[in-house]
Amino acid sequence: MPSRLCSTCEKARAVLRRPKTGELVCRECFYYIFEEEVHQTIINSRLFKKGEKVAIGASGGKDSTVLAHVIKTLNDRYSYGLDLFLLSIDEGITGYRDDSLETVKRNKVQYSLPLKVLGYDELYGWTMDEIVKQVGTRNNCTFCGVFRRQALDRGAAALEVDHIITGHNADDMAETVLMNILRGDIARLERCTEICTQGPEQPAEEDQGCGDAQANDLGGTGIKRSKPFKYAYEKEIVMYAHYKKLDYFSTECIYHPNAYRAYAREYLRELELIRPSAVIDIIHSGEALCVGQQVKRVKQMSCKRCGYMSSNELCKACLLLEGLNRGTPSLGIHSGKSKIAREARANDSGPNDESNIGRTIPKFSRKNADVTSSTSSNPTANAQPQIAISAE
Ligand SMILES: Nc1ncnc2c1ncn2[C@@H]1O[C@H](COP(=O)(O)OP(=O)(O)OP(=O)(O)O)[C@@H](O)[C@H]1O
Repeated sequence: MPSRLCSTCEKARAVLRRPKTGELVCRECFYYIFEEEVHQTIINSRLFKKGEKVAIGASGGKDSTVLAHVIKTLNDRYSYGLDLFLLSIDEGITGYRDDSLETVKRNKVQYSLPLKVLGYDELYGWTMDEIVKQVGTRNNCTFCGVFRRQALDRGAAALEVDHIITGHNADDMAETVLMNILRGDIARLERCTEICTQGPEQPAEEDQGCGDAQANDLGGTGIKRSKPFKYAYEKEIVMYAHYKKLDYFSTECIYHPNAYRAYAREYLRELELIRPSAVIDIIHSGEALCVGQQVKRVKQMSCKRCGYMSSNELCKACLLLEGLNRGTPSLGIHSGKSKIAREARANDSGPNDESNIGRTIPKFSRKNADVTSSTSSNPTANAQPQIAISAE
């Protein structure tokens, strides 16, 4: 790059071109602009309340590591008054999540934030390694995404936080808009650009894509879930992490390659080559969409089995688990109209029927969680034994 001055401070030498705007900026100005844009997103959408307890969904990857860093910085700079926690879900993917969790453990020390780790094995009685052995790599992302969403809610309940923030970025959101358009999924299209969601969102029947603890997933407890990086470009997040030398884990999930999302991502990359503003344009298009009254909206109810919010009598997590436990995992992937769903509903005795949960009835007692009886009015607490906080 020729030696040019930063277009913002007009003093320092520009060292990078912002992918989002094409501006040439110096390092310090880039950090500041990036952080300020996130701050503006937070202010404009009134994302936080003073004193709020907020869990940062921390995977150890670039997005959530930068999120933790930036939110902590802004919390100090603008006195948001947030009580921040790191919350990690261990899906049980050997050679991937175990390594990335080591990064989160270091982040815990680097950012002086308490960390809670919760595993699929203790919640569901299955690790993703075991699930993939059963279901193969074609639909495994559906299990992972649906279970992660509920696991994050349970972790949040354990930490007694009422707000989870995730590192979903502008590229993720544009991909979701595209996926919903390609599926003709108008009801989800209406909500997928919201910065903050609460309550159930019915997943599509096919693969949700990895890490899709975002707008297309199901389940919920009424816990608020937000994406402060909604307008942050993935390339700028990577630049921020790189120049700031943040400690993050950069390997792709070993089970990821077959996700439908990967095709949307590829398509988006091609669109960006022709039109660099494609990402933000797609998000704005999604935000401006007005869906007609004739489009069927997602219903809200509690899962008959676990008590989590659901758009069907049984939530997707319970259906998937039922399929796994019966040794017929593909049945759980299809909708609530399937035979397994009907049978499961018929056999159910209600939210507190523990025999329904997990292959080996998870008692929330393994690893870092202890069982205490639930007295909370929180729907999560009513659905499952309470997990005592044991921030690592
Ligand atoms: N195992 C996990 N534990 C806690 N939060 C998670 C986990 N996996 C994903 N998340 C949250 O969901 C967000 C999106 O995850 P996804 O895997 O789609 O994205 P990613 O682009 O790889 O994100 P990251 O770079 O943070 O890993 C993450 O930024 C994080 O906030």
